[in-house]
Amino acid sequence: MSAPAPAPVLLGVSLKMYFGHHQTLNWARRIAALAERHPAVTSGAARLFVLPAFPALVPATGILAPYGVALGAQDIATEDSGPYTGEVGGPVLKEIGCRYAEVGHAERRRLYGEGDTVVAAKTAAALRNGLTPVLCVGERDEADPADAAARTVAEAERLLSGARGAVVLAYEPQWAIGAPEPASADHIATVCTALREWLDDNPRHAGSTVIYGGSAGPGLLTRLAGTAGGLFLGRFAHDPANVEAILDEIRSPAPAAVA
Ligand SMILES: O=C(CO)COP(=O)(O)O
Repeated sequence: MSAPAPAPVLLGVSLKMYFGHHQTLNWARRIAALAERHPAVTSGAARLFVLPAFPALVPATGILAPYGVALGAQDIATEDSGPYTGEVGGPVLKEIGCRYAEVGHAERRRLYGEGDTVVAAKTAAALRNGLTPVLCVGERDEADPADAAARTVAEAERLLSGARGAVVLAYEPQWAIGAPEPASADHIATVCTALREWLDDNPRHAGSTVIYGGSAGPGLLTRLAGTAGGLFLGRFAHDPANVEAILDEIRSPAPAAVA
């Protein structure tokens, strides 16, 4: 019997607030062209998702969805509808075709004062609306890998207590975001393996994936050698050539032998 096919590598991109609107759509067209022709994507070995700013979600879905690239929002309201000026709720995100909603990013925690209660409520809002939360976890200051793993698993446990459903756990050590280099492969492997083991012990979150973010770029997947389920990209995805280089690191399954 042949071994089961490995899970697809999940590559997410958050555009944060870097690009203008037309720049976002031009970038999306280049990513769509890449997804259409790259064997890692067409074979199903890699899955891509993109989180643009809210106004780009609808037009970017039109550009990317036909090539299997999923869309998501960078934030979600804790409530589904009502008097919440400036917020965007899960039902609307679902209605316009989002598959993901990011919650708990270090920038939202640091700059907008979001704490665990809000992050857990946003995670619950995503799940009850049929969206997969991209839940960011990770230590604030550089720590040794075992310590970082223990703290990050405890954080995931806290944020997901009472939640049920598949999530994307994005391990983003806060000190590695916006840095010249990602955390070391050893560090990432230790924490992502601990998160994976914790998820595997929690059937409530069957189907979940662990990815790494924080100055991730070409070469990192190879160094990680399968210890993370994928990457969550920021600046290094601005140049589509880097996304292509990362896809090149993902082995597509060999075509079936012809008898
Ligand atoms: O925060 C990140 C993804 O959400 C990572 O951003 P950078 O890769 O730019 O550090």
